[in-house]
Amino acid sequence: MLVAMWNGRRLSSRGVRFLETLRLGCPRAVAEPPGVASWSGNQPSKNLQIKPWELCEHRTIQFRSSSMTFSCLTRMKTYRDNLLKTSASHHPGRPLCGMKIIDVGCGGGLLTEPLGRLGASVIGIDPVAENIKIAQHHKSFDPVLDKRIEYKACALEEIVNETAQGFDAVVASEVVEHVIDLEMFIQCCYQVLKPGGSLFITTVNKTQLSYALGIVFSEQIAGIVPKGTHTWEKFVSPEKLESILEPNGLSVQTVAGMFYNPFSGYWHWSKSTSLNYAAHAVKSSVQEHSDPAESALKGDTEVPQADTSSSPRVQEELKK
Ligand SMILES: CC(C)=CCC/C(C)=C/CC/C(C)=C/CC/C(C)=C/CC/C(C)=C/CC/C(C)=C/CC/C(C)=C/CC/C(C)=C/CC/C(C)=C/CC/C(C)=C/Cc1cc(C(=O)O)cc(O)c1O
Ligand SMILES: C[S@@+](CC[C@H](N)C(=O)[O-])C[C@H]1O[C@@H](n2cnc3c(N)ncnc32)[C@H](O)[C@@H]1O
Ligand SMILES: [Mg+2]
Repeated sequence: MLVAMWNGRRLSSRGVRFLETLRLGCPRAVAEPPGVASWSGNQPSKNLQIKPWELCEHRTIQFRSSSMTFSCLTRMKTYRDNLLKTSASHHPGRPLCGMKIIDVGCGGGLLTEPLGRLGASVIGIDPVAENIKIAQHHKSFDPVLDKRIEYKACALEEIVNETAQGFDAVVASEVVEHVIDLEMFIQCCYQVLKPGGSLFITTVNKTQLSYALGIVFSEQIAGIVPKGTHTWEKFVSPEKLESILEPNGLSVQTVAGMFYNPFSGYWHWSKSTSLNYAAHAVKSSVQEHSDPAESALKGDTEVPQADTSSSPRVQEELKK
């Protein structure tokens, strides 16, 4: 088992299973991006911090560096082999079979495809239409993935109502440091989760080290990431994330540091969260019910695009 306890918290068996499996498969082939990125008229949500050109740049770099990312994921094969042994009695080769997952901010589908390969039924969403086009194109080479994965060009805030309580898990990898209104984004994650469902977030901590490595080194010196991709002010510390998750009905189970060793090509769990970290939170199984009288207030509350009125924090505010 990779992580069962962290910071004195226990990861639920479902969380452990999910997390173990996430460190597994990888897309087999890397599709070439079709030509130069262009902004295809798909408007970003109000919760998006990135400007259109930055998003396109984002997409391009993602594919330029894809071999690196894929190598990160492929080298996690050892975990997959272990997992398949332990889960063989249920769905051999498909340990996530039966799970409905939404990969929010899926980009070109780097994490979406491994999730589908592990048997999950996945919806990957991203407001950048060009990202979705590439992700669609890539999965179309694999008939199995083609059936298990659906992609949609939209922001999470735009599909909250139609997908409310629709997912066993929400994955948001390297997304929260790009949204303008983090609390609203988290409320949307809450809304689309089934009661008892899991939210998995990976992001960059807000530390001096992350500034030095994530911005100065990665962007300005090595050029791993395009300049201006990250703003240090937008980086989110684990404490800040926890302070938003908990009052919004998402109980934090695990916060684990992640460390990438460029020499071995492996991601490792680390005690230190000073650079990258992952957080796992669970939505309470007890259903929140929206009082019709309170629902009538929805029209009065100015929540742009996303209807987050049944999130615990908003319910609290409405009661006042
Ligand atoms: C218990 C529990 C909570 C479980 C969670 C389960 C779960 C979801 C697990 C996921 C496991 C996993 C494999 C996560 C990967 C996370 C991650 C960092 C993904 C990167 C995705 C991405 C957009 C890749 C683009 C290609 C690229 C540039 C890859 C670089 C690979 C890499 C991280 C190399 C290390 C280089 C280095 C010097 C690191 C220093 C650490 C640091 C602070 C880095 C920040 C800069 C950086 C490289 C961030 C990734 C990134 C990239 C881009 C882009 O456009 O290229 C955009 C972004 O917004 C990014 O955040
Ligand atoms: C760094 S990329 C992460 C890509 C992918 N998750 C991965 O790990 O490879 C961040 C993505 O989040 C998307 N994004 C930003 N805000 C979003 C929102 N509110 N809803 C959905 N996606 C969003 C961006 O368009 C961008 O493609
Ligand atoms: Mg980022």
